[in-house]
Amino acid sequence: MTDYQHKLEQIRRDISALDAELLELLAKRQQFTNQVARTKIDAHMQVRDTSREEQLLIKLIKQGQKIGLTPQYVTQLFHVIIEDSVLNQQMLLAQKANPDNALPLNRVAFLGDKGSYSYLATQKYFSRRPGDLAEMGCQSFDEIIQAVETNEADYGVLPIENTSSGSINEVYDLLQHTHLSIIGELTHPVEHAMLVATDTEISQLKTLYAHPQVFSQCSHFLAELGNIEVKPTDSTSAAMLRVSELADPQVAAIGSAAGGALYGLSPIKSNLANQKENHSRFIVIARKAVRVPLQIPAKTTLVMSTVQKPGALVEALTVLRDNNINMTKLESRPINGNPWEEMFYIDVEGNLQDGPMQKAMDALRGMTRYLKVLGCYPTEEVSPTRVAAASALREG
Ligand SMILES: O=C(O)C(=O)C[C@]1(C(=O)O)C=C[C@@H](O)C=C1
Repeated sequence: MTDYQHKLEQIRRDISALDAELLELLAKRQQFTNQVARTKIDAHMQVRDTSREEQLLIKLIKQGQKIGLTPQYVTQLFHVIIEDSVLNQQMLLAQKANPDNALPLNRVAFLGDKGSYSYLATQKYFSRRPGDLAEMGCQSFDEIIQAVETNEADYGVLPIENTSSGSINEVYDLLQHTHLSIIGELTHPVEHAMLVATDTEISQLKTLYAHPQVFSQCSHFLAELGNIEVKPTDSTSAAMLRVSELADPQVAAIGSAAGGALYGLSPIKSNLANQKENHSRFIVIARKAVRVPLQIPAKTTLVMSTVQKPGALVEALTVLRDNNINMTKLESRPINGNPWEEMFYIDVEGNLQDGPMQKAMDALRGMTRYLKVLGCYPTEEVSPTRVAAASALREG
């Protein structure tokens, strides 16, 4: 070993020791924030306290600057730490309100196989929850719903919308006819990469495997590629499996780098999607609805059809405004057998147990032809406190 190699090894040992200490400290922080959660349960306080987050960040940014850490770095780091803290606390409160949900084994149905985006979303959602995970890959959305309805699975994970390709109509249509409830949601980044099984370069590729939706989301990149044959597969995971079996320097799959790693594939080019911010929103369904404690942010999804008269939808939406309820999504779908009539799917920020929501639901029941609550569930999005960096810098 040369002197340089010896020195490098020594420094790397020191870095690894520090990283291990950092992890210990983060785990300790998590224990404290879990104590905070228990105190908040007893005191009936909201989990999120953005003014505390702001104070904390301002102080940390100043402290960081004194020891050579940039405000951007400190802010980014603590956004991740605080997001994790908020989500863990929310989960503790939700578990406390729904003790029967703490299963030793969560049987979860999702689309595709290991490595699909639905698989990664499933892993992410259940990683925070107690109990082991039994994965049930399914071939269709209908199969997922049936698995949960017939008690073959406890939960189903369904994609409902994507920032590039919009709403997934088939899922909306299935939700109309099921008695299952939405009990959770999550947003997962869909980061398409070119994945290969052997050492190769883009210029050598002749065949590309991917799901048709992926091809459409990456159409700009594919148009520039030129002479490559694109072969559609049933799922992203099927494309990955095919490429790993062929182990050919002339073939590649498009999918996530994390999913590809499960098939021994490596990314040779990333960020292939037309839109930089390519995210999918997933819902989690179960046979039994959950109760969301008032201390955590909730969303409610409704489906309704209005009476056939001018302005009926506007009147229904006015009820939400009058009760100060924010609507985050409105989607309409045709009603099977009733041409030109629509079913409206509405997501609102609000908890079914809350006064304004109850008032709004009573009013809506009186003015709609059909109204069903698809679910009231904890919101998993934690918007970061952004003002801190700017004000910390201003204060110097
Ligand atoms: O101090 C609190 O109240 C916490 O819940 C802890 C914490 C944090 O992780 O620092 C998390 C969420 C709150 O929004 C503020 C701060």
